[in-house]
Amino acid sequence: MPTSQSGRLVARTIALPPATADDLLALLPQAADHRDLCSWVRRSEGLVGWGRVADFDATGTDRFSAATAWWRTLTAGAVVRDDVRLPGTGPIAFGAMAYAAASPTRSTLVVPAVVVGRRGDVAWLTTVTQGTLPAPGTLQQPAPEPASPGEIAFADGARTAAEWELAVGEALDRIAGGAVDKVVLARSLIARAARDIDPRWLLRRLAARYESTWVFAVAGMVGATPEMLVRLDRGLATSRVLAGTIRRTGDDAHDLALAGSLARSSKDLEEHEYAVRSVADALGRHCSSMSVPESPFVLHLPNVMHLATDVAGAVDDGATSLELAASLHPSAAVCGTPTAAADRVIAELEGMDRGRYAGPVGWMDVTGDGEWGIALRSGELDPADGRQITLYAGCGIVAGSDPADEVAESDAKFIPMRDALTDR
Ligand SMILES: C=C(O[C@@H]1C=C(C(=O)O)C=C[C@H]1O)C(=O)O
Repeated sequence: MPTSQSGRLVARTIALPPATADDLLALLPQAADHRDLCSWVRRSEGLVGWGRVADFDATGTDRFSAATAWWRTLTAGAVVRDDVRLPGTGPIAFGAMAYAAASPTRSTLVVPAVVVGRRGDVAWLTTVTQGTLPAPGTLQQPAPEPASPGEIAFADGARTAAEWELAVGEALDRIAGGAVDKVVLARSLIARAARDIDPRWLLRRLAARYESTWVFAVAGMVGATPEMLVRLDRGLATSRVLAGTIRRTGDDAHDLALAGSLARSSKDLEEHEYAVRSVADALGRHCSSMSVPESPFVLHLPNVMHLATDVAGAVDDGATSLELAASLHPSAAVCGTPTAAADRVIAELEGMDRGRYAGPVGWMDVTGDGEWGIALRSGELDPADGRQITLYAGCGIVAGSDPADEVAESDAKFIPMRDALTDR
């Protein structure tokens, strides 16, 4: 249901000298409400936004279609003066969708009052109001530096590591019994800081270390995801599928050997193939032609390496990026195979609500172009307590998975957010 919407949306986009948007994250101002800061940044490109002109939230099976319908209605009557005309210019909505249809967590779309974007050598500033045409905005630089949240105490979330290891063992029994071929189980960690956690502190630190990820913040969901569920750019849809993981050791020569063994591991290749199939099948329903590489490459991140496949397709049914994300979610990279059975095992064994973890997170413009990643390597800031954040990490389980190894893999997936929070 719409939580705020009055008057027609009026937006104005002007070109900026590219140098003024070299460091997008540095432009984010200090916000009275941290949930008003939005980010979708990779290297020096992407979008940051602040202020809130309109927002929408929903729960349930219809959350994607309700969000799409709200955005269509809101933008149908919009007055847009756009000097730049690229994907991401004009008014945009950032969004973070709940993983599960049954989740009580609200999926959220936010239309910021100010957005700064950069794509290649082109930078822009969009100002949005409801009512009168805004004067072209100006950037206030530099924004005050974010402060450290101070000492952090970590506590177990829904399960201790030992309990979660048992749950992985139970998942292996379900696989052996034929209930599922693959299931992705997640666990949570609660971090409590001495002071309020400023998302800008996390975003900057994530971006500095994880430069091949998309560093995001939407309504309190913050992280650095390496996985692009779907990007729609003028009819071309692309998706980066990840599944199959090995931890890095820090020794480059050894890591290279590990990358080779990952690329040959039949367990990881099987786990990966399920994820690629689920994405290719779902995307294929919207596309006239598809490109699905036969074998994956190895994506190197500072904490882990993943098997990765970039899938592409030409969309021929007019679907928006959010509608494509709805079709692709949940992929076997975060759910399992077959989907419905894996989701039942997840609901039974995880003992928690995933909230917006592992759901689509990203942005969309008035044409429907946009980018939706999977909210991984992330955490949800507690809306009622600015000093608390819940972190999530999950692992794909297939026949042959080792529960103790999966605990270690989930620990490795917590590293980006743990390190971003602490002063290390
Ligand atoms: C579920 C997560 O990651 C997913 C699971 C992976 C795996 O099991 O190998 C790899 C990448 C992601 O698709 C997570 O980071 O929480």
